[in-house]
Amino acid sequence: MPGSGKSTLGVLLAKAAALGFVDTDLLIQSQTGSTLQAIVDGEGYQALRRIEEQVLCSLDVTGQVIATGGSAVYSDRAMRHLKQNSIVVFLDISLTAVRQRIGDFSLRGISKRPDQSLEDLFAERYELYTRYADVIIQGEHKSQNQVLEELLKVTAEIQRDLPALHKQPHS
Ligand SMILES: Nc1ncnc2c1ncn2[C@@H]1O[C@H](COP(=O)(O)OP(=O)(O)O)[C@@H](O)[C@H]1O
Ligand SMILES: O=C(O)C1=C[C@@H](OP(=O)(O)O)[C@@H](O)[C@H](O)C1
Ligand SMILES: [Mg+2]
Repeated sequence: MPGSGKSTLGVLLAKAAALGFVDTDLLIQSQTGSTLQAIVDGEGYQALRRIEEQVLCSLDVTGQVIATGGSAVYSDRAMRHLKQNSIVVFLDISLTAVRQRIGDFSLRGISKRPDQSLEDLFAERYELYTRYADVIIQGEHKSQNQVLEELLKVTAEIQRDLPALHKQPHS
């Protein structure tokens, strides 16, 4: 969910594990020249989901931590693409924590039906997040460092079991 720490912890994980980092929200912004909020306001939440799907499906990277937007799970095609050669982590926090962390969500470019409450959105997505997750990490009641430690353990296991994932291209 937004506020679960994908972007914050993603970059910390990349630094600590000597990996690269991609935030697909920033790719969307640089490719469209618009903020996420402007896309939702101008073209609607479904347009943002379509653009997000395109950006995710054209990702072709190795040795990177990828922070997606919270709405990535609405595209089965995108999630299957990600799962082809990466491990998908669900940072699980409660609705209460989401509310505390994101504050005024009307400014956050959240991809939801205009009539949908945050509570409904949370329930709809929870099923999708668990469906696509390879690993679920409880992201609440822990410091960022504690969550980072858990992410590093998962990363070390991936690098041990799937060394090809960690290989950087050499020229
Ligand atoms: N234990 C924690 N883990 C991750 N983020 C935390 C934690 N505690 C507080 N935060 C705050 O929650 C916010 C997470 O935001 P962000 O990383 O942008 O999430 P996302 O990319 O999932 O929307 C940040 O402001 C971060 O400082
Ligand atoms: O959950 C969502 O609907 C969204 C979350 C945002 O990313 P974060 O999850 O990084 O905040 C961003 O992709 C977009 O504004 C839509
Ligand atoms: Mg983010």
